[in-house]
Amino acid sequence: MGWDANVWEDPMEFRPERFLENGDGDQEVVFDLKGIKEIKMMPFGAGRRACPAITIALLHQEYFVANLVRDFAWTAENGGDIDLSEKQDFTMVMKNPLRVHVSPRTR
Ligand code: HEM
Repeated sequence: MGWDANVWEDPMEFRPERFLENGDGDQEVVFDLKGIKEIKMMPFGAGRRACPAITIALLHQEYFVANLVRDFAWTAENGGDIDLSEKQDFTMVMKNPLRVHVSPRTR
């Protein structure tokens, strides 16, 4: 699925910006990351040959995020308060996706 040109435009090209929102400031999400409308990506596969290490891989990702929180200072992009408004999606999500400024913590 990840390499299928019927699913992805130029599937073999490394283009992380395909996952970004529109650059024009509105919050329209170009890529349906949560698979609400369709599923285009299954990072760990599915079924009998799905990744048997999904649990350890997700645990490592939590560890990775925890390290980012520990080592960097996170502030709202515009310096103001963080808008914690929610909206119901497949799960409860932030109404306005979080955009932050990240800088190394001084210890
Ligand atoms: C973020 C990390 C990882 C991702 C995204 C990932 C993803 C995948 C995917 C897509 C498959 C193929 C599933 C399919 O054919 O349907 C796979 C298979 C597999 N993965 Fe992972 N994996 C990750 C980490 C790991 C780790 C850490 C290990 C080992 C410690 C591991 C061991 C395996 C093994 C042994 C298979 C083959 C399973 C089989 O063919 O029966 N993976 N993984």
